[in-house]
Amino acid sequence: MSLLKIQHLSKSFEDKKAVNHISFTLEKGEILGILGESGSGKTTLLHLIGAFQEPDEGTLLLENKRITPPSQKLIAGHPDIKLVRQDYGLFPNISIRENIAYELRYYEENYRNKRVDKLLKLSRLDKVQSHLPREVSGGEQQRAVIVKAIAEQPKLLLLDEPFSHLDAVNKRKLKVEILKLIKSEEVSCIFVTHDVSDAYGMADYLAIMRKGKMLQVDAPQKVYQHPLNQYVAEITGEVNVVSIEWLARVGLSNLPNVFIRPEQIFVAPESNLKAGVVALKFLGNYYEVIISIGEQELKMFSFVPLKVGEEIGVDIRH
Ligand SMILES: Nc1ncnc2c1ncn2[C@@H]1O[C@H](COP(=O)(O)OP(=O)(O)OP(=O)(O)O)[C@@H](O)[C@H]1O
Repeated sequence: MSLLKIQHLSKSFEDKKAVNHISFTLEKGEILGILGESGSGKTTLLHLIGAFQEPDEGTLLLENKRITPPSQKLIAGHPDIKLVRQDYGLFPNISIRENIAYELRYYEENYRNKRVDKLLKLSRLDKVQSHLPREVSGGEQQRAVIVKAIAEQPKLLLLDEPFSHLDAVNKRKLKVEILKLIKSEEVSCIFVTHDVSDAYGMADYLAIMRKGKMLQVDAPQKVYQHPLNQYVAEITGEVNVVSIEWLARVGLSNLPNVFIRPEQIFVAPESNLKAGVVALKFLGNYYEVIISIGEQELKMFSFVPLKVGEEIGVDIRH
């Protein structure tokens, strides 16, 4: 039995389809990352799943039971689904510990204290538990927000842009921490982002959304290596888009598609495929190199500097 089953879900605002006939399933313990540019319908989709917005059509099942839409109950939301919104914050005048304990206020004190201790330890917030939110780092605040959301052991956690206000270093750390938390608490999770690097290393499955539609859902590696179309290829990473005719002309018809990632191209002095070095950019631990093969320019990466103007042999791996 799937944890979440969504079928033909749609939602329009006036004449605009924010979510357009979306269907997918999520199994227990899985993490789904939804990637899409601003306005693609990601937040609307999360709000529909969490029963905060009313779908126009479609079915939403959590463990085979219908998720009741907000129009049919007093309070919007679902007891087993927690949504962490982009602006979801902490109470500013109580400690991190009290913020987490608040979520468990209706539980017996002994259980509450034990659970808060466990969560603080799991999230490595135990050292700052007596601090006010403004006295801890942005990463710690965000961790506390997520701990609050999983305190009551929801079946499904929905995160709206969980990393958007963190720098690259803190983002990397937070991803590891969240992953640990989610996996050890066995909660399933759907998070949305407009930055593919947020999804890699975190999502078991990656869904690409555009104009309300889900274009492709698969393991991140599969989406990256076999993008359905140019849009998916470009939003999931750097890519050279060539034509089938060009592939045939240079003897590369064996490649699976017309999307060539820069790291597929490598220097091979013995190769018959010759390229001219057009430009070189130093990017820290590697160089970004523009080469031309005939009239086709391609981007590749190199760990050693190449000379602009030199001719090199190259090969392209599958
Ligand atoms: N309450 C609303 N009323 C009218 N239009 C809305 C409403 N909510 C969303 N929309 C529209 O629906 C479309 C999808 O919006 P949504 O916020 O779901 O996209 P998103 O992918 O989450 O964008 P972002 O990354 O900027 O948050 C947008 O065109 C938006 O303007």
